[in-house]
Amino acid sequence: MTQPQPWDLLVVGGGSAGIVSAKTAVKLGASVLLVESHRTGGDCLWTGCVPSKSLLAAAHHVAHARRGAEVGVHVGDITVDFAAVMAHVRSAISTIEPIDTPEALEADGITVVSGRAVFTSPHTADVNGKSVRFRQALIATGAAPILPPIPGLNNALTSETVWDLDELPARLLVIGGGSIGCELSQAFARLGSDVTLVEAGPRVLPAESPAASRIINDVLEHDGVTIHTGQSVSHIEGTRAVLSNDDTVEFDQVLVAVGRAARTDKLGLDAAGVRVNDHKQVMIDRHLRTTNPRIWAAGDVTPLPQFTHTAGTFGSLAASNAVLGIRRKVNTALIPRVTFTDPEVASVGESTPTVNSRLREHTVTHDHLDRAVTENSTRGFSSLVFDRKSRLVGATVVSPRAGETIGELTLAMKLGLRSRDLAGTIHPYPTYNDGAWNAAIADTRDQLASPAAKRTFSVLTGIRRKWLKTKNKSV
Ligand SMILES: Cc1cc2nc3c(=O)[nH]c(=O)nc-3n(C[C@H](O)[C@H](O)[C@H](O)COP(=O)(O)OP(=O)(O)OC[C@H]3O[C@@H](n4cnc5c(N)ncnc54)[C@H](O)[C@@H]3O)c2cc1C
Ligand SMILES: NC(=O)c1ccc[n+]([C@@H]2O[C@H](COP(=O)([O-])OP(=O)(O)OC[C@H]3O[C@@H](n4cnc5c(N)ncnc54)[C@H](O)[C@@H]3O)[C@@H](O)[C@H]2O)c1
Repeated sequence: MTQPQPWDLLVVGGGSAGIVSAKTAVKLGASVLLVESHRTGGDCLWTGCVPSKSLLAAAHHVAHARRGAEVGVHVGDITVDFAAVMAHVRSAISTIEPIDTPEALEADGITVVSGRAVFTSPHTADVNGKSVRFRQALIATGAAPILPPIPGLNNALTSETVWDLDELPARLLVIGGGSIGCELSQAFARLGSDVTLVEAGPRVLPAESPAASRIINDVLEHDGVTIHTGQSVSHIEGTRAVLSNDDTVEFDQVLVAVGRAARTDKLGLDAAGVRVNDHKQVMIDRHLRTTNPRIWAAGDVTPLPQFTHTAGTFGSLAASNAVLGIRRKVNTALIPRVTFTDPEVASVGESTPTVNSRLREHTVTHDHLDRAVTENSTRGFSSLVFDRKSRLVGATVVSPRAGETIGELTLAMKLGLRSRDLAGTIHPYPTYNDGAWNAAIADTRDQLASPAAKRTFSVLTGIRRKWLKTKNKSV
């Protein structure tokens, strides 16, 4: 860590944002010190995306085995070996981990130090009792689960501790019906827990369109989850939760998933001249610069959407702005998101337009989407939103693997493609992507049926008719 010159970039936090930013900066020729207080890889690898998707994969196997009977395949009794499921979760983590180890990062030219970084001035930080000078720094300390102040809430599981379970809870109470609440409710219900989900908002997945929420609500109930929306837990007495409408829920374990708060405490941000907002998130401008012009921030510690792909992409953007002195801006209109329930809910940009909006929406429900019919998975839809110039400005897809479809639609938005560009692109048959393709075709047909287009076609047809008549006479 000894360095006569200040570090070109000090990266605080070795999760998705910190690792990608350090890799970008070092490739640009900067000297980079990355300080991580716990373990490199961050939440995504250890307690977030990787374990949750691995648990869901096991849970979806159970559901598919059960549903086999619908297509004539009868599977006998299904038993879940929860210890083996958790071994699969740990095995996925250890397979992915090697790319994020300190050794792998050092091999890339990054200096990695294990310890807590605390800013001591606008251009220095304390790391393990040593003062570190930096020309630029990047804050990437992530976020931690919020514990709501519910009287009697003790020993609650969170997304940080649920992975330590070695026994499947018989009765699981999940507080919060956002991405974590829905994904883990479905996973535990399918694995055999009796799950009750309490969501304070009027519907589960409140950030998604009402149609998407409705499907996920129904699917979760079909999986056996009891859902209370518009309710919160007012207090807990032992293993009994009392809801705001006085209903009671008996449970063995409670999992809290009501959002995640930025890790900005005890980071010396005042000394560094870095301001935080009312939610204690690091305030940033469109270039990801904080209120200290030599300090940048990316990932869950900022007010931007909390995803691994945003942490990585914006970490890289912030690092290149810091190291090269360029002014790349974040584009928040182009952030796709996926909730990995079965079916998946994937969306980007604008959702359902309001009545007076200048946007229009085309929705194809999957009850007649051939791939969905062949797989008996018709509960879903593809919905595209277009502006007045027919450019794609938003999409929501609910289907198996909807997350794969949303990448294409995000690229189409980024390139400013119109419905006819999408409609005119041959898509392989039969795929779930046909849903979005058919929505674009429907929009293009509507445009062709407009009075102006009809007039143009009628003129062209008339000219063609006359030309053919003349040609036939001359033959
Ligand atoms: C259950 C769950 C499922 C998720 N699923 C998905 C998903 O499917 N797709 C998706 O895109 N996102 C998902 N997310 C979100 C995703 O995990 C986060 O958005 C992402 O990990 C944020 O990365 P980060 O680098 O900002 O923070 P983190 O990964 O949290 O990294 C921050 C690091 O900083 C370290 N640190 C903190 N303070 C200090 C300090 N003072 N000094 C040094 N180091 C410090 C921490 O130890 C940590 O390693 C999920 C999250 C959860 C909880
Ligand atoms: N698939 C993914 O990409 C994925 C998966 C999991 C998590 N994440 C990220 O992690 C973040 C945090 O996830 P999360 O699910 O904890 O947060 P969230 O913000 O997505 O959802 C929290 C939910 O809890 C509800 N809520 C808040 N207080 C409540 C209370 N007292 N009682 C009952 N309900 C309450 C909210 O209305 C909201 O619906 C997400 O915003 C997302 O960015 C992403």
